[in-house]
Amino acid sequence: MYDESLPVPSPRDPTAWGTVGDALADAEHEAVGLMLSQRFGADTTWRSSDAPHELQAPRVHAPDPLAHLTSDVTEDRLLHAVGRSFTDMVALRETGVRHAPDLVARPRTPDEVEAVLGWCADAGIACIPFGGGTSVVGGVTAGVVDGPVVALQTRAMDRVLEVDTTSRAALVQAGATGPSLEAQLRPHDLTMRFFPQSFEMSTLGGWVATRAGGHYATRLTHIDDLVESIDAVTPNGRWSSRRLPGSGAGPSPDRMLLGSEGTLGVITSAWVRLQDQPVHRGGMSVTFDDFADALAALRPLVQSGLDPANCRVLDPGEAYLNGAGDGTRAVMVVGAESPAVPVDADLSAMAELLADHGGEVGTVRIRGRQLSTRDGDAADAWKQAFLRAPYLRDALVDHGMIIETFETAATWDRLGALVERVRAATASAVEEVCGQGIVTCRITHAYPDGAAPYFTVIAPGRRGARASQWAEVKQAASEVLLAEGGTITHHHAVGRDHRPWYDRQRPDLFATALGAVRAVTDPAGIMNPGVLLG
Ligand SMILES: Cc1cc2nc3c(=O)[nH]c(=O)nc-3n(C[C@H](O)[C@H](O)[C@H](O)COP(=O)(O)OP(=O)(O)OC[C@H]3O[C@@H](n4cnc5c(N)ncnc54)[C@H](O)[C@@H]3O)c2cc1C
Repeated sequence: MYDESLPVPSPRDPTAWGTVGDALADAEHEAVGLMLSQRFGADTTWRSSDAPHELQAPRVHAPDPLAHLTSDVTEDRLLHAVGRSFTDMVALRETGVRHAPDLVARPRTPDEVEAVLGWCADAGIACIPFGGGTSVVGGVTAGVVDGPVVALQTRAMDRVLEVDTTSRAALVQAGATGPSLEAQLRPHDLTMRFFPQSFEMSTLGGWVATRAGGHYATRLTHIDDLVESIDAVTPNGRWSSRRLPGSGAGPSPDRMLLGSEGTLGVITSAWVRLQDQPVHRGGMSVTFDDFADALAALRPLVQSGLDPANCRVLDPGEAYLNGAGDGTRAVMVVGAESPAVPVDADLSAMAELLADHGGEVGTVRIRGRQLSTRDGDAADAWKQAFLRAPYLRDALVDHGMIIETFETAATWDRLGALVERVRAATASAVEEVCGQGIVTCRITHAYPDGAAPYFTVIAPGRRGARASQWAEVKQAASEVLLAEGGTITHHHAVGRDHRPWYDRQRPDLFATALGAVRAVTDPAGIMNPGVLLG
């Protein structure tokens, strides 16, 4: 687990999640295997962590002036070959990786970024901007690109360059990971308060490029809300916007880069909005007979103006998997926090509202003080499980499981039907493709006009066939999700994996306009080919 005293997590296993020391211990690993074989009655004891990687030899060499910024070391290239989707993990830990970037470039300044992009454009080499490499949608996959590839790794630019305590904003370089940037803000008693589950490894540039969503389910959920201005280097020059708290001056240059997924240029830094560290905190867990009841209570809560700081709803299966329930009831985890005023009254009002809508209110905690008690503390259990989940996922991959998530968002009028139809279609595909498995759902983000359901699939896979098995399940789920009026992604981005559905979701004229912008910023078409466009 992330240690706050570490500025940058290290060392990293190129084929696993996070830091080596935080991987599951052997005994935990065995216990997971036993639990899986009991649950699924399948042979889940085989280990898959000795994948035969045979990387193609580098096809290009950097010119002398850039040689000191580039690496063709095999482990380095492997670390930059794929992201961290389930399919990537299977390649890294079972079937092996064949195609990696020919070179990894580590520019330290915008000038050096410009030099790398200039060389790539002149030589016709594709460039994939690479932050933490935690993409779960094929956003950094080198093997699908024709011809030579340079992965442009941004982690050498990881400083908080300036803090404006008056406006409460900071200029942060794109390669700063979550722990690194929060550690640099802490002396100022300020926080960005943006905690995606991949916080430990992902970077500010990656968050901006993918329009990432944080752990907080309400208020400022997306990185979009936290960006004041952006600096980027494109193959055709610099793109720097003006720092403003808001502006009505035409279409926003920042909005164009938010979600650009490395296709327009390399984001090198951004001014981001900060907040005071919260002093007053509280939380509670509330249980409901079933998920539909919990959703019916969530809507009035987020439309009430009570403004919870967090609010996640777990279906019974999800609650059980995360140690927040016994698998018979749905659980809502609600948080309140403020840097200035006590949250007791707000929490009490929220508890009353949820009880009026059929919720059974459990433990209510105010800054560690317990106001009322019931068995256990689902909120704490859920948070711990949330942070530990990526490490656990590696163990499930090793034990031969298919383990993957997908997410969407929809307005309240269609949300209930969407959840049930997507769940049913996914469960039926899982049964057909894998014979058995479980499909769970939680609500990760909630808005006055809708919410974001997030599905998890766990099923025993067939040795050597898990990637194609998952592709079949994902295809079935995505078709229903789009037909039911959802988005193909609420915060995981488009990458290469979501292209078939993204292309149908966006207006055709918008796709043409985006292509025209790209033709200006990147005339040679070298930036992350196959993502969003082309
Ligand atoms: C276990 C796990 C948990 C996750 N949890 C969340 C979550 O809670 N919320 C969420 O939103 N996502 C989550 N993700 C997905 C992923 O972490 C996000 O998409 C994240 O924003 C990617 O950041 P990164 O630095 O790792 O970017 P990368 O994976 O390196 O790159 C992602 C995309 O952005 C581009 N890019 C990266 N840096 C730059 C740059 N400086 N300039 C231009 N383009 C750039 C890349 O080319 C690529 O297209 C999770 C992933 C995993 C594996």
